[in-house]
Amino acid sequence: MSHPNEDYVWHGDDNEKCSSDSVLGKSTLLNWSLLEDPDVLEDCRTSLREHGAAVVKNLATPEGLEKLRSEVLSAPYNESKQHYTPWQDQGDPVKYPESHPRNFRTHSSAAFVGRKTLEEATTDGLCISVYNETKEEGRGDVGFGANRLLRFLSRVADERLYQSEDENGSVYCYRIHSEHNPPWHFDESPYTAILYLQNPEGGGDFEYVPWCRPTTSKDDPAGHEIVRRLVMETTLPNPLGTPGADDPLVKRIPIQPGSLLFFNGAKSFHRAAPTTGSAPRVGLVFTFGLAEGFENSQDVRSSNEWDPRDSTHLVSGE
Ligand SMILES: O=C(O)CCC(=O)C(=O)O
Ligand SMILES: [Fe+2]
Repeated sequence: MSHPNEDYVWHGDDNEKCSSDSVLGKSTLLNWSLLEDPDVLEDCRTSLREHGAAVVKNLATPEGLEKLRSEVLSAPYNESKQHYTPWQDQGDPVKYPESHPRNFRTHSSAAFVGRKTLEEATTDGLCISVYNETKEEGRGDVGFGANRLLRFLSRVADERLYQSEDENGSVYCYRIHSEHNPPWHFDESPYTAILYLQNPEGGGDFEYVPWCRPTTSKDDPAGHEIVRRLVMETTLPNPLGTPGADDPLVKRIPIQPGSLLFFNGAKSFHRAAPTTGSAPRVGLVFTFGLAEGFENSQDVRSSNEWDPRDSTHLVSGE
């Protein structure tokens, strides 16, 4: 299938550009040099602005992809089944009537491996090492300057990003199985990057409405309108029987293992499309704030249940 956004996905020669990362160990998980390539940077900056999302293809090396994928698949995960609004809370019945989009709750389901489990229940902590990576010569130089992922994404966003300090929601694995109903939502964290690790047999595109909410306020009428249109009103039939999928406002990016997607999840309404087949869709999600010390609210934490140890539906890894 040809991809509607293909012209903004970077088409460079990955092998040529990763030749400098030849040391062994954690540094070989990703083709780090792609994040220092001016062409990749420029392409991503333009894509984010014009299309609401940027993709770095083949950011993980083939071995890195396999290592990250097996780390995530062997970790215990939490089957989270919740009933909440697209703002990831229980609504605001004080300000809005029950029938208002702000109070519209849906049943959602997905599976998570939270940060604490990725840190403490894995042998090598590879997933977490990608978020925290600092270039060898920059070690000891705390934060931004040495962290290549953070520096690259800040340049793409054109604002200084900070790592989230959320104990579980800062870095987590998102697993979607065919029986899950991944919800349309706004993120609370301003920016999100997702390194996809495994495709499902069918479905599972990243679906989004670029820059559809100018502010991050839950009272922003543009947010209410998009929820009314995509989640409340849509009853059009479609192959997966899910709301919103046929709306021309919705853009789709087919996911690709090893590629990194970056977008503003607080201003672009989005979801992982439902999947078919037995293989789960697996992504490693990294979140970023616009100031030091960003953490998710209690509402968002309870809506997601990222940590398998808080779970009543714990499933052990494969
Ligand atoms: O996996 C995806 O494509 C989207 C994940 C997402 O929206 C989230 O974790 O907040
Ligand atoms: Fe999200």
